[in-house]
Amino acid sequence: MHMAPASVNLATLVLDFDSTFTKVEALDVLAEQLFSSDPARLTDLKSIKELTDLAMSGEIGFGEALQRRISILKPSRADIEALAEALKAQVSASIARNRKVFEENPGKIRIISGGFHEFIDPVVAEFGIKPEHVLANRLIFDEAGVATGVDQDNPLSKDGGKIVALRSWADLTGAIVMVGDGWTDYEVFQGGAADRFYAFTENVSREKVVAATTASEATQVVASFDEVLHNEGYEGRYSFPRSRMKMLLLENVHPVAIQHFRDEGYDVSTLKGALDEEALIEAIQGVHVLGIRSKTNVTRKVLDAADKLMAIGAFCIGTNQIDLKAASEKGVAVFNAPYSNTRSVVEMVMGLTVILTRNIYDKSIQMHTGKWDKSATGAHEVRNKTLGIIGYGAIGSQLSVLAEAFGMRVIYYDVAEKLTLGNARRYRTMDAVLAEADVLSLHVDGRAENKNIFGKAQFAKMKDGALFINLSRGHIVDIEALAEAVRTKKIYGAAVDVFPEEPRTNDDPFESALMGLPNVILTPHIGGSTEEAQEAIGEFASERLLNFISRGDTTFSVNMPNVQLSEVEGRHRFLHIHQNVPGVMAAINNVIAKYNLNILAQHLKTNEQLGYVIVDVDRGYSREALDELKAVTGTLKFRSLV
Ligand SMILES: NC(=O)C1=CN([C@@H]2O[C@H](COP(=O)(O)OP(=O)(O)OC[C@H]3O[C@@H](n4cnc5c(N)ncnc54)[C@H](O)[C@@H]3O)[C@@H](O)[C@H]2O)C=CC1
Ligand SMILES: O=C(O)CCC(=O)C(=O)O
Repeated sequence: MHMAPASVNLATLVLDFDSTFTKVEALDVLAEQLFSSDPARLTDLKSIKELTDLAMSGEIGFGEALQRRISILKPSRADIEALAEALKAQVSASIARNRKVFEENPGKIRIISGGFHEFIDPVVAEFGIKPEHVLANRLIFDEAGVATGVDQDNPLSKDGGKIVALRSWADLTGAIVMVGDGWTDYEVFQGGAADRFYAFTENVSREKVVAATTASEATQVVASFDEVLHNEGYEGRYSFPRSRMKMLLLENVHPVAIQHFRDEGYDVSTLKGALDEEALIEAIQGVHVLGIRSKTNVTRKVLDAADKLMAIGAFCIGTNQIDLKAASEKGVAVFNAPYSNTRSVVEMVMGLTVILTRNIYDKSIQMHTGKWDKSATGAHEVRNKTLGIIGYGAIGSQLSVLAEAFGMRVIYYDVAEKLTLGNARRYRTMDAVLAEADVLSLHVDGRAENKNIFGKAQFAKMKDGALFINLSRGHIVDIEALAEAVRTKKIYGAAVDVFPEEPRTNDDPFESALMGLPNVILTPHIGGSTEEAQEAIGEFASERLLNFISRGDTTFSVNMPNVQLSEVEGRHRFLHIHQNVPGVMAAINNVIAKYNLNILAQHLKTNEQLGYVIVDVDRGYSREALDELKAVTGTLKFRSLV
């Protein structure tokens, strides 16, 4: 689509008021104010809304609808004042966040409305719009100060009025751009009074208007005012409109995250299940942020196909499903939620430990078939038993604390140096732990080197009749070897939550060699699946992603150098992600010096693969400077934030 290039000669933006400048239809709000607490007037309330809708979608004449609504409403001057106050709190989100643009461009953004000066003027005055830059109707009041009608001499009181009224502004130079949600706004463009038209759908999307809009080259549907400013070359709140940034969230990510992204104006789409490689390659086109959980594999091929991808959010702990090396090579930042479901996993392991030690699962199955088998044989307390933990990270160490509270003795093995909690004991080899553990629980991460670290040889080294628990990753354990160990009674019971092959959605089938074995509890990867954990993950991961997108903050990123950044206020910020090779920083600084950019703050942080430079500059810079920064050898991603 064409739209105007950035230029010194900015177009005049003419905004509709109801459902565009404000989120609401003013006369509907007035009707609520006057009638909603009076049961006798509820029909009138409904009539007002119906008349508004019919007029806005072009079903009945605008003039007729206006006159009819005023004769039902009959507001007093005080009612109108109260309405104006209410409307001040209902300014559309994307208009409100671009207040500065109004202040910086006096007279360039104006209002045209079939509503009334009496309540529009005070609302838009807060954005520096003068009454002479508002074209609207005027109410006629009787002696008692009650509005009885509409000034019929005003063209806006009649059908097609906006076209006539707009021509009364003799001081306009350059292009005229109409922005609005309603049919009368589209008519301004259709009638030739505006050069371009934006159908504004942030608050309401009207079918007839959207359909007409998509039919012309000079018109466009926009979900926010940011898009209008961006297209028309105005310097808005965002260097790239948020409503054009696509977020794709898979695997039933918690609604709280979806809500946060939508509240910030991003274009969010969701899918319940995971996608296979081929489907993901297709779905990821045009996506800026991808949200997944444990079942979506983000392979190098997927990353190669991702044309716009800036960040991936793993709404879980594990990130082994993402090719982190490939993501880094492309400058794609990856985030996870490292602690939000830790406790849920640990509580489940404790529960499973008790259930397995008492053989409760099999007893329950028997009861469901009518078999009463009251006996203590093979049932034990967990107190004084030894819990062996392999992988003493966030989950393993938290488990160690809870297990000790149950009276268990804890021993562990970890490849890395760890802070030992309570009375737990660190062992130098996994074999040493296997030799003593009554219950063995795996909590290593899913790195590729951990594939099948637990197999026939390891089961052979365990105590006879020990219990085995895996809530880490499926590929860590050789499932056939575990099944055999259970069958031979080497292992007295097992709880397995994760599998080498897991169904992508709840509708796909599950199969495993462990099915039907005694005292074996199988669960569908639900270690972290509590409402508390999912909500906490949604909160945490969405915040990390939003902070990265809006300000470049990489705190807690699993592949980017971690840099904590404040909001971008009153300055521009350049974010430059590059290969960690010599000379990049010098090249960046050469460009900065060449264009005489005034640096307010600068950070550089590197890791093995990547360098991340953040430069805050004051307002003035040219497009050429940005192009040269982008062209620095080794650049993986570059973007500027307002
Ligand atoms: N079942 C479920 O729903 C859930 C499963 N998980 C899985 O649990 C894993 C562990 O989570 P956290 O404790 O938060 O991770 P973490 O990264 O804090 O801890 C993992 C620990 O394992 C150690 N480790 C890695 N390989 C090892 C090996 N071969 N031998 C001994 N130690 C080794 C690491 O040094 C680290 O201390 C996650 O990576 C994830 O795969 C996490 C949450 C929910
Ligand atoms: O619940 C999920 O989607 C995955 C949980 C998990 O395995 C993790 O957090 O690593």
